[in-house]
Amino acid sequence: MTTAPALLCFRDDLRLGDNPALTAAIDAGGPVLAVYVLDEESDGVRPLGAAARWWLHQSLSSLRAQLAAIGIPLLLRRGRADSVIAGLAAESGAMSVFWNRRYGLAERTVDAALKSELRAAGVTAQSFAASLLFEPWTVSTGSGAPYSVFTPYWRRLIALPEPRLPLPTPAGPGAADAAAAAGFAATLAGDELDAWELQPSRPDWAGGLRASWQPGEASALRLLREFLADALPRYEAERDVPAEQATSRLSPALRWGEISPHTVWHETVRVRNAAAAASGGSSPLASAATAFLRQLAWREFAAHVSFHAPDLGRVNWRREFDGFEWPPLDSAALGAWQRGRTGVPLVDAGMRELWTTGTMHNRVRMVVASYLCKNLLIDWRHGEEWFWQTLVDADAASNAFNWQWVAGSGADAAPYFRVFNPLLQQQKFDPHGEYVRRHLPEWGTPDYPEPLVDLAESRRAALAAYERLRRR
Ligand SMILES: Cc1cc2nc3c(=O)[nH]c(=O)nc-3n(C[C@H](O)[C@H](O)[C@H](O)COP(=O)(O)OP(=O)(O)OC[C@H]3O[C@@H](n4cnc5c(N)ncnc54)[C@H](O)[C@@H]3O)c2cc1C
Repeated sequence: MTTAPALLCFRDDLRLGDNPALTAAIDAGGPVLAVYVLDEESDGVRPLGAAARWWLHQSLSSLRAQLAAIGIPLLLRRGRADSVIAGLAAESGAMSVFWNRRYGLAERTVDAALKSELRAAGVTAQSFAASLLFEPWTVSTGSGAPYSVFTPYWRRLIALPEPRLPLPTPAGPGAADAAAAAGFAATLAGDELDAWELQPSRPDWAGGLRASWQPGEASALRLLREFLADALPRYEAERDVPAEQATSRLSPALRWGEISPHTVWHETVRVRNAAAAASGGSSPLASAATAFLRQLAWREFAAHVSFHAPDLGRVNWRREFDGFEWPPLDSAALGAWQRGRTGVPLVDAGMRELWTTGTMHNRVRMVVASYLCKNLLIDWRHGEEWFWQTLVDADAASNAFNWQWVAGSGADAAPYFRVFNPLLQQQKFDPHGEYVRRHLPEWGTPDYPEPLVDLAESRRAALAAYERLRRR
C-alpha cells in the first residue's frame, strides 16, 4: 500500500537549505508533495507588485528544479490559500501538512483558518519559524511590552541566546517515495508557471531586472559568500556610498526566503569570530561584521513593529500624524518623482535606478522618500505604494516601517523637522557624481529639467505644516 503523501506549502521561504518545514516533511518519512499557492484573493492579502511578480517567477522556476532533483514535485495553484491547500490535502489523501510561519495579520489569519480546517478533517498541520531570527512575540521589554526604539531592541537581541544554527539541506525522500510522489503529482491538476503571467511581456520592461539579478537560492548563497569575502571589510566606511558595491544586496533573497536570516547571521558571526580571534580581540573586520548584523536586525525590528501594528502600511504609527495637513495630491509632481524628472540629481538617479533595476541603494531610498514627503509634501503612502510596485525586495513590514521612519510618523522615526537636503547628500555621498551619472545620463545636458520645487522654500512649507500639527 502506498503511504499517504505529506503536503509541504512554500510561501516566503523559497529554498531547501535551513527550511524547517521541508526538513520536517521529509523526516516524517514517505512521499512529499510541495505546493505554492498564488493567493491574490484572501481578505487583506496585498497583491504583489510588478517587480516582485517578476522575481517570484524566476525564483519558483529555480525552486522547482531544485525540488525535482531531490524527488519532490512542486504543484502550482492559485486562489484562496486556505481552501486551495485544504482541497489539495483532501484530493491527494495527505494526512499531514507542513509550512513555515508568516507574520502579517492577513497571512496569519489565512494560516489559522487553514490549520482549523485541516484539523477538522483529521489532518495534522505543523508550522515552523524560518523567516525571522526572533519571532515578533518572543522579544519584549522588561515590562512585557513590544519595543518601539531600535537601540534597546538591538541590545536585547544580542543579550538573548544566539539564534539556532541553520539546518542542512536535506537529501530528499528515498527513491521509492520520490516515485510515489511523482505518481501522486501526475494525478493532480496544477497550473503552468507561465500561465500566471508574472513576467511582463507587452512590453517586456524586465531587461534591467534580468541584467541586475539572478533569483534563486544558489545565487543568494553566492552573494552572501562574496560579500563576506570581498565587501565586508569596506562595509562600515562605504555602506552609505551608493556608487560602491559595499552592501550585500541580499534584501530580495531575504524577502523571498531564498536564504534564511539564520544562515546570514551564523556565516557572519563565523567571520567576526575568526577576525577577532586572529587579532586577539577587536578588529576592524569584526566591527564591520557587527555593523552588518545590526543592519540585519533592522529587518527583525521592522517585522516586530509591524506585527504589533499590523496596519503599518496604511496607518500612521504615531496617530498624532493623522492630523497632518497633506495638501491635495499633485499628480504631476508625483509622476515627476516616479519617473526621475524632479530636477534634483540624486533623487532622479535613485528613481531611475529603482525603475531599471528593481532596487535602490538604502541611502538614496532615504533621500527620495524625504524629498517626496518633505519637499513635495506628498503623503508617504503614495511613495510606499510606488516602492511596493517597483522593488524586487518589496516587503510589507520593511517598506512601511522605513517609509514611516522617513516621514516622521513611525516608530523610532527621524524627527519630522530633520529634512534631508538632497544636494548636500549628493556632495557627501556621491561627491564625484559617479552614481548620479550612472543612472541619469542626461544630467548636465539641456534635456535635464529645472528643479520642480525650490528646496529651501518647500522645506519651510513642510516645517510650517509640521508646526501647525504640533500646535493642534
Ligand atoms: C523608504 C525605504 C523603503 C524601504 N523598503 C524596503 C523593502 O521594501 N524591503 C527591504 O528589504 N528593505 C527596504 N528598505 C531597507 C533598505 O533600504 C534595504 O533593505 C537595503 O537597501 C537592502 O540592501 P542590502 O541588502 O545591500 O543591505 P545591507 O546593508 O547589506 O543589509 C543587510 C540586510 O539587512 C536588512 N536591512 C538593512 N537595512 C534595513 C532597513 N533600514 N530596514 C529593514 N531591513 C534592513 C536587509 O534585509 C538587508 O538585506 C527600505 C528603506 C527605505 C529608506
